[in-house]
Amino acid sequence: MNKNLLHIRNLSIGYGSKIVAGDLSAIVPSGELICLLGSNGTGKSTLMRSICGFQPVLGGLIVIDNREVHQLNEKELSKQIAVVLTDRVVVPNANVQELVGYGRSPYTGMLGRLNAADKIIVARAMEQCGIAHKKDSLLTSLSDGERQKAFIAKALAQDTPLIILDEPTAFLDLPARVEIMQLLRDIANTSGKSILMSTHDLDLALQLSDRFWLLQNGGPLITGSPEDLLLKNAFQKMFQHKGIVFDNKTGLFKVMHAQHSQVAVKGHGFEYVLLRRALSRKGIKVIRANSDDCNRVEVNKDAQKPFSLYIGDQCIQSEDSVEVFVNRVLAAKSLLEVQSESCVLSE
Ligand SMILES: Nc1ncnc2c1ncn2[C@@H]1O[C@H](COP(=O)(O)OP(=O)(O)OP(=O)(O)O)[C@@H](O)[C@H]1O
Repeated sequence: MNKNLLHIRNLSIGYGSKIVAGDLSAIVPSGELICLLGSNGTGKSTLMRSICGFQPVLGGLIVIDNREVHQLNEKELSKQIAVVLTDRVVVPNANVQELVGYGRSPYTGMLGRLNAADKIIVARAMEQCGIAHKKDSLLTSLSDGERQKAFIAKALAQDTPLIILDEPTAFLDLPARVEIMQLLRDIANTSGKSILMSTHDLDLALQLSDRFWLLQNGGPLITGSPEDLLLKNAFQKMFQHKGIVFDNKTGLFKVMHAQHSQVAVKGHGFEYVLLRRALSRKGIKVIRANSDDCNRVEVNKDAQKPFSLYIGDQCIQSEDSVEVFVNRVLAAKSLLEVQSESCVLSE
């Protein structure tokens, strides 16, 4: 069992007399990647800023390495926690190597000169983050993903037991989001550092994080491994809104489609699933065809045109495109439909 690097107990966070969230208790074990999730405005950034010592807490405790965070001075804190913020921080005229070098500032003298050991740490951090080939590039010339890697390398060079990142995947496309999450996963695995990051990428967090902190509106935090929270239906409860359902088995959200009519369909396989999906998006529920259904759709995956429409037991149309076939079904809907109102989940 990893030792606990940080814990928060009965924490209240907010601004002045306004409590954003209270009754927050959680742990950060060493060497874990922890994802903080919650709806917009629940206070994720406020919580992270509070843990970093950037703003006062309204009650409770934050303890890192057996010391209360708000009793540490700036230099002591910078040796415990490295922070990567959401905002596109502008560091004018700095190249990647200089930025990562700033990560060494808690250890360098007044002039910020890097010694040989610092330079090795900076080079290693750039290497680990896959940004060494851009070491001489200005930050302003980098893509969002490359810039994020440079800031993570700076945090790594700071050599703290805890790295905190506020939405590090916010501006990135899917491959870059996966790459950054995998990089953070790799850092936690190989360096033993703990990483606490906020994110809205539930699907990636479910696959890559060791632990969730789920921030409820007003508090408390629900914490645990992804699998234990799935067992407890924690995500369903948290994200359940009208028309959206979280599927525990797949870890995906599904959208409710209102169904106004139905059609009998015979068939199976991938083609059947795709047709059912397209029909349900158009408000048509698919029911299994019985042997006495003269008006029906048949899906034959081995046929050149897999989708066929039968009216009065006569095949009146065959198509190989789902889109074209669904339009045919819609045109013939009055012949096929049995009126019924219901809802199904998207596939
Ligand atoms: N400087 C501030 N002064 C007063 N209230 C603030 C301040 N900053 C944020 N808030 C309020 O605190 C609440 C939580 O904001 P916060 O940015 O922490 O939420 P969040 O969970 O990070 O949101 P998001 O997912 O949208 O980034 C919001 O109601 C916000 O309006």
